[in-house]
Amino acid sequence: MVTIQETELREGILSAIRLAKETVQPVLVSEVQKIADIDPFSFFNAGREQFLGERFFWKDPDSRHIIAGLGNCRLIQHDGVRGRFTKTEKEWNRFIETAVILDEYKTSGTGPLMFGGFSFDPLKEKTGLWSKFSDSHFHVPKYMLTVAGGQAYFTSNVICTQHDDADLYEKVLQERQIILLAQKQPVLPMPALQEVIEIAPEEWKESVSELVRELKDSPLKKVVLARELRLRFSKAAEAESVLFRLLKEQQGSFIFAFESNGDCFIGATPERLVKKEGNSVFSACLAGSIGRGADSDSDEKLGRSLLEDQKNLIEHQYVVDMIREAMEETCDEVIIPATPQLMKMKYIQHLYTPVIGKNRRGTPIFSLVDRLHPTPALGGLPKKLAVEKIREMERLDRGYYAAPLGWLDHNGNGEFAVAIRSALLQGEEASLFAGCGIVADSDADSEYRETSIKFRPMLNAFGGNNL
Ligand SMILES: C=C(O[C@@H]1C=C(C(=O)O)C=C[C@H]1O)C(=O)O
Ligand SMILES: [Mg+2]
Repeated sequence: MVTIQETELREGILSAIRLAKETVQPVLVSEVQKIADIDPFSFFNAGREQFLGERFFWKDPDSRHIIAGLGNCRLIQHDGVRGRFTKTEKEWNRFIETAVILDEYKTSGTGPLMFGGFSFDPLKEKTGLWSKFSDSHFHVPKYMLTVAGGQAYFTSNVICTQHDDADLYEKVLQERQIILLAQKQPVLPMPALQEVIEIAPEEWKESVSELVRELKDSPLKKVVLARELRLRFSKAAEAESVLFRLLKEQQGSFIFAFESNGDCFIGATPERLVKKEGNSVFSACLAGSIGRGADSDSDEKLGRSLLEDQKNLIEHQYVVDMIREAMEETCDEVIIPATPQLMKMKYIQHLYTPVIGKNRRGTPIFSLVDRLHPTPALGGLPKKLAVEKIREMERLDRGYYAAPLGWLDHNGNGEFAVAIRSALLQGEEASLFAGCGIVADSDADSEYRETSIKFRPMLNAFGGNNL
């Protein structure tokens, strides 16, 4: 059993209610407590009954932060393109400005925190597929479990209004007790996968060939084109069944699930967009791909050939150059190795160059997200022309695929991944997405095969066979 000791929560709530009455504004109380280890997946899973549709899960590749959130105490969302990063940031800052924070540990990823992201391209015509997600969409959870540095922390976020009284404290205690005592739930098996529909594969290859012709004589150097698989199950699939498999099979990835209004965006991406911890900023260049070998010899051979392949090195270098430029605008020191290394995932290996910077004082993570997104790994080069090309050429409504997804805490620390190797789960159906960087030297058939490999992690997690 997990128990939470003595609490200052009651006092915090009473003072927040007084402040709410004075200011006629809701006031957040956030309390952080250390607790005995709870498994974050079980916490997410046990939250199904009370909080289905209002949950999120996050794990980075090194498990430095595993965060699971239940319930929404505040939704911060904006539609449209104009200033969505700054609008979100301002609203968040206003929200936490008056917050009463009871936290003696001051660990990043605990206390007031919002989880969510930004759609890939708010100017792309919408199809309805992503109707449950706004162009900028963040949740502040009611209850949150954070495992950081191997220690578990439990955050309770309570909104106090001018109409509340001391009863609110009792209500929170009761609700919290139910959550913490919730029994481990069995993970249901995935329902049978009845159909896998490849959306317009021939047209996709034609688009690639057309684009390649264009790239040979154009200021455009690289454009990432993506495609979609639509899956149909025998009955509604549960996010935790998919999440369970991803946690087992994709340990070296960022693993995320983000529920909104009945749908769930879920995935296992190897790609960091940006992480900020104090003054340190981390990003990653990931582009250039090849499959894994059947044995270690052939795998090494494939890896070596990727490290020497001109087409892939060029595809990669575009990303390095752009990220360097964006980082240098906001960082005093930027360290980037001269040559890429290999990042090996279960089904694929990539060219990878890590990036570290010392943040110039006061640059918030959203300015970095704004500058970096989309990098040429997901958009292309030059950025604006490439995004316009994607908007014009791609049949897909990317929504949150390939977009920044992650968290920001009240001290300005946070991390955003690039949400690739991902799927939108909608009850009995799901859409999977995969794309690849098209350069002047690309070949439509081999790019097609590359996307097929990139579907595999999610297809497997959904119980499908390989294409
Ligand atoms: C676009 C995707 O992956 C991106 C494209 C890559 C490539 O073309 O080599 C490699 C890694 C990712 O940055 C995807 O997985 O959907
Ligand atoms: Mg590629």
